[in-house]
Amino acid sequence: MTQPLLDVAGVQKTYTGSGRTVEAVRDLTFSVADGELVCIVGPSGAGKTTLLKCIAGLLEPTAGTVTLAGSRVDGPPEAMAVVFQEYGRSLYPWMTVEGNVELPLKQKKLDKARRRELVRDALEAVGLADVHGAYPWQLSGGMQQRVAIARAVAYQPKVLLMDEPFAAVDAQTRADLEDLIRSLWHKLGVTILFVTHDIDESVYLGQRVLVLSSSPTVIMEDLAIDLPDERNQLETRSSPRFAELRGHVYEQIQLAKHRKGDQHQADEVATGSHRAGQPAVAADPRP
Ligand SMILES: Nc1ncnc2c1ncn2[C@@H]1O[C@H](COP(=O)(O)OP(=O)(O)OP(=O)(O)O)[C@@H](O)[C@H]1O
Repeated sequence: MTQPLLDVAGVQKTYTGSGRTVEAVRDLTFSVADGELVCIVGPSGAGKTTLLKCIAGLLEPTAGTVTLAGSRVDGPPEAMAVVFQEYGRSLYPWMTVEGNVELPLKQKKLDKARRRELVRDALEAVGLADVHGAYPWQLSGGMQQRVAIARAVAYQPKVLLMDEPFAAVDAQTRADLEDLIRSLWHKLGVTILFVTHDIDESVYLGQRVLVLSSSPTVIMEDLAIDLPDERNQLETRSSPRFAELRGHVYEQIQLAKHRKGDQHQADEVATGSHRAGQPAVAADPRP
């Protein structure tokens, strides 16, 4: 078997401080192959952002490891880029669109001509070539999020991490941005880990959906999304298989809201199964 590009092994994160201890993530193990598009969905407060920050090297896990292309992550790796929900806070208002997209490239020690080329290509890829000289505050929310995506794309990451990137935009813009992500993924071959609390969005976008339990968090299910690769907001979302898959994830999330990681682990011990939705395997397979 080929080595996965991203490997998350036994990640646990407990926040301590101000006399409070919160075990946000209990025990998360999964891997992502090169070129995959995986969505992570879970109830509010399930530790999705905590997990993404651990993967991005922005937060140190209390236990467990994150490995990217065989190297342990212990700080932000050059091969990763993150797009956050709050585009308003992630763009510099005093810099033009072009300036914002170019900024992280300056760390890469590329010459000016190459930087300009990457900025131009990224803005073209997200459909913003004609506003390169505008300031973020002159653009709509959806356009600002496109700038944030262009900035991540220009950086040419191997893995693109996205933390509820479309939560703050209207439904129509959100649909357009979802299609933009699928088309960038096809065009660039980048590996994407996309966190969302929106069940429909996770099924529409993903090749796989990881369903998280309530905090302290474990993976309740690792579900393959067997929809055709060519997705379309109208046809895909109205197909019977889409309805089945979203219904299944919805049920899991309802269970997840009431089932914390410790409960799930107790169930695993009882049934010997490792993933919800799969047939339970006897703990001791001997006859
Ligand atoms: N810096 C912190 N210090 C202490 N506790 C924290 C910190 N950040 C997050 N938490 C706690 O960890 C748990 C998980 O939070 P996290 O933001 O990772 O969840 P989430 O799934 O991303 O939530 P949402 O979907 O609401 O954005 C919550 O109980 C939260 O209060």
